[in-house]
Amino acid sequence: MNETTAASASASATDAAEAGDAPVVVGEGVRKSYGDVVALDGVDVTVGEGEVFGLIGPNGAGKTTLVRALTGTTDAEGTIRVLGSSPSAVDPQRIGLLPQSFDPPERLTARELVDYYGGLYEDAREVEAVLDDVGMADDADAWYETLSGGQKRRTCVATAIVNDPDLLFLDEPTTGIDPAGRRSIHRLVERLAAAGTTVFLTSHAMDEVERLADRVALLRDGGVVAVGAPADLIADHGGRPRLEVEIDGSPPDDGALETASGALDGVGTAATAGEPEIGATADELEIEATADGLRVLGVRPEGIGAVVDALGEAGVEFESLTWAEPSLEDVYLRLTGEEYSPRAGGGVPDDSLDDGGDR
Ligand SMILES: Nc1ncnc2c1ncn2[C@@H]1O[C@H](COP(=O)(O)OP(=O)(O)OP(=O)(O)O)[C@@H](O)[C@H]1O
Repeated sequence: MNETTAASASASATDAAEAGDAPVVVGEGVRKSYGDVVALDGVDVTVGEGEVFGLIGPNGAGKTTLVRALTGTTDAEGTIRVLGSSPSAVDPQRIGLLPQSFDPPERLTARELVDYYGGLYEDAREVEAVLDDVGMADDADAWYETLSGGQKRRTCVATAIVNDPDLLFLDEPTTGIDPAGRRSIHRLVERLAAAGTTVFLTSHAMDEVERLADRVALLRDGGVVAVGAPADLIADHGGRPRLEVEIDGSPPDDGALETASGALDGVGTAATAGEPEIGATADELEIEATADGLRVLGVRPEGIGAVVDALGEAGVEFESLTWAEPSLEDVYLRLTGEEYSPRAGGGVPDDSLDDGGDR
């Protein structure tokens, strides 16, 4: 069985052991239902010391419920150990939690809020240093209610790290934060991880998780469907590098597709020769129709010229070319079933699917 593949995949203790870390978080058979809704259906998860562990999955997959179960903010069946204790017994000083929904008092300034939450711990960091960490030093005197959405989220992140936790849960930390703010949060996570903090991160931003996480678990319908290092997940589930060929904003008919396909017959080896790139294991080019042109799968960067020449010789006139290598987003789309898939026989894909899965 492939390590990152299986319906029964779990973020196992073995994975953590392979990463060389002692488990800081262990969940075994974690189950949680809300009435008839099964939010967690027997989740196994293990996070090693110092790891940045990413949790991804569609809306309603159970991510927040798992964070809540692991932090003891909701009850759940199964075995949960956090820093060697049950969640309710763990020293609060050692844990930081940024919940997905967090509504601190509105009529306190960012500085007062960080100071207030720091006061809940025996030992807290300097308020100014924490504000600086999240990029709020210049806006620290504004009431929380007057801050922008992104500034509010940064202030909330500050309250989660004010106790200098050994284990930090961040449930969608960058939601609503602008690109510069996101980068500052990314750098903060990287600094914390470099200093030995274990980080459990949920996010819908696949680039963020791919960049930050040592390992990633994909949750779907309350169960872990894949777990592994981002690069391993991408190699196993990300698909092949591809060249998107936009043809005058319209899909090709079957005849044009056949012509283009025939033109590529002779360039397969040239375009795909060399060491396999991530996700490019097959040595044949494949072609499929998209809503506005063609997609050629299996193209490595050094093969782009040969493919373009062949399409040109076959009379395919294109508006633009975009080359992309597989990413964690492709893994997500494939394993959640949200991936674009062409009709059998290379027909034109459904627009909505293409929008969701195309890149
Ligand atoms: N307090 C609650 N009462 C009833 N049902 C709930 C409650 N909290 C979560 N659920 C349900 O449990 C399931 C999992 O929800 P959860 O919030 O854990 O998903 P999620 O993966 O975090 O989603 P999102 O990406 O939208 O934040 C959903 O079907 C949700 O409707």
